[in-house]
Amino acid sequence: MVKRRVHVAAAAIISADGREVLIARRPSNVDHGGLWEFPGGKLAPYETGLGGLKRELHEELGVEIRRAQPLIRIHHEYPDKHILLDVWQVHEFSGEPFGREGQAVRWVPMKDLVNYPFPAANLPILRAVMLPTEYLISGEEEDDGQFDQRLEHALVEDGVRLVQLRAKQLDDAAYLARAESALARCRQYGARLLLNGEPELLESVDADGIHLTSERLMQLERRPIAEGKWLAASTHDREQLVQAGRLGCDFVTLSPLRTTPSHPDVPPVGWHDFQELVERAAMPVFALGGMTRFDANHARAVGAQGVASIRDFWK
Ligand SMILES: Nc1nc2c([nH]c(=O)n2[C@@H]2O[C@H](COP(=O)(O)OP(=O)(O)OP(=O)(O)O)[C@@H](O)[C@H]2O)c(=O)[nH]1
Ligand SMILES: [Mg+2]
Repeated sequence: MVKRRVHVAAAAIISADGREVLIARRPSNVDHGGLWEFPGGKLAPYETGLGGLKRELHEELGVEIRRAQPLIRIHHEYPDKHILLDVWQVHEFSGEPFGREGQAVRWVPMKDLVNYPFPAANLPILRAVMLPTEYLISGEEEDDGQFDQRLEHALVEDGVRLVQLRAKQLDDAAYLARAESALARCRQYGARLLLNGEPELLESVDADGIHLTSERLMQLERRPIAEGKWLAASTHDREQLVQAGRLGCDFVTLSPLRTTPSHPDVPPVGWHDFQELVERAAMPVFALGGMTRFDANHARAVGAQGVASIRDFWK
């Protein structure tokens, strides 16, 4: 049987305060009936993603999109069809959304999304909705005082909300001590902290997750931490992206986008190949390697979650 290919546009509509997202319940008599979804629907052959989405949101919710940005594209195999979900984050709209087709519609705090049953294809979308566009990787060289200052600056001045503690030069005890203090500071500002290293680190410090090196990623056979924690990994090619999908990584970095002073001999991936790799990835992907926050819009336009950077957020 040749599977049908279905191209669907869907919207993660974000509340004005940025804390809630709008979801709708699919009527019981349709495909995936009774499950929750991001409003949207099938594109007509002549429609673009955003054009079709505008029509769908008008039909289903009675709202007009004012400002939207690509969030994530997911290819998923259902038993009867191959589906491409082209998901947009809608930041501004006019009209008061209501279920024009009789469907239940609800604003839900981001952290509660995991309590709603969605179709199988939606897991990466939930992750993408919950993640920011910037991922700060901490710098290495500083003493504790300098480190605190820089982290504070990134959290307060740059509004960073996702941090990876990377400090290869510290021994285990010093790393854990720094992790404790970084965690306290991140909590203070509602930011998440991932530890770069072995999954067992979470037994000592109750951080939000682990970031695996690509080498460690390739050695593991199953997801090493519970679903409640974030699992991230560094990747550089298709094989590593596939392995990250197999392990159920919640998101990854893909690098180096550009040549960087820290890795002058590693050939860059470049935007063209990056876009191709990201299109088939099963989770949100941050572009890494010579990125600044000014690259975030372009990164989003080619399918990334956003940018990861050491230097740009670490001053
Ligand atoms: N809108 C939407 N569809 C999703 C999501 N996740 C997911 O797997 N799908 C699947 O994508 C397809 C979307 O079709 P739809 O039923 O919304 O299409 P539509 O609004 O054009 O309705 P119609 O075909 O009855 O006119 C369905 O098979 C649905 O189960 C999601 O989050 N939002
Ligand atoms: Mg629909």
